[in-house]
Amino acid sequence: MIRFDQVGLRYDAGEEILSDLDFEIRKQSFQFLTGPSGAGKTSLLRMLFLALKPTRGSISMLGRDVATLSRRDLPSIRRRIGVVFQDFRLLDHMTTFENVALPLRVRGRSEASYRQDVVDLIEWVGLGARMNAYPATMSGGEKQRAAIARALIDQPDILLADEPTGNVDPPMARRLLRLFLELNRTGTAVVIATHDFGLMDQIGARRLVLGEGRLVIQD
Ligand SMILES: Nc1ncnc2c1ncn2[C@@H]1O[C@H](COP(=O)(O)OP(=O)(O)OP(=O)(O)O)[C@@H](O)[C@H]1O
Repeated sequence: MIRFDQVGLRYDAGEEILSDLDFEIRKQSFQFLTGPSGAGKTSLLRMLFLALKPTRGSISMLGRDVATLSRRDLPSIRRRIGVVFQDFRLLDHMTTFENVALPLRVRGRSEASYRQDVVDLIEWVGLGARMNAYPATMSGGEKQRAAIARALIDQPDILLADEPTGNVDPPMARRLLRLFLELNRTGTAVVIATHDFGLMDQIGARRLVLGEGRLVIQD
């Protein structure tokens, strides 16, 4: 569903920070993206989310060559990609329910049409009791789960998560991992960027390992 061919990335006139990336994210697959700090995980995630174009090579996303996409094409493709950012990006003046419902609201859906789906998803991530809480009153793990629910509400084909266990203790990290595995079982491809070897060692998933600008795949 996503294919990188000989992709390179440089910022401005600098050196390439990523070179010769050749890999595929398959439908319904599960993988970790890892590598030392500064190796380019966030940059690679930004290319996967179409927030950054490669400076060399090509990316094909859901059957389309990214280089040929116009601005108008982006929203419909992005809607099929859920993203959980490192810093959550929840809106402070909105409750959990409102934050999770936001992607549907901005698409013009009426609250009556999505209310139950939003409630069900918030319960599924274990935040039923925090439905009407504001981010300022929530713990890191709760905010993390609200951000995950928001990324999932539009039923994306692929979920990208940047250090989703960076702000939580080990039991919560295990709980989040179970959530991602469960999501994957229901058909969503999952890419988790992480430094956390404890997390990766819990399951034998594919690893995309970045280092010195190159990608090595451990199947
Ligand atoms: N907007 C930018 N302009 C110039 N250089 C950048 C920009 N964003 C990132 N870089 C550089 O690209 C390299 C990779 O950064 P990136 O944030 O992708 O790494 P990372 O693996 O996600 O790091 P970390 O694990 O510390 O978050 C770094 O050398 C960084 O300084």
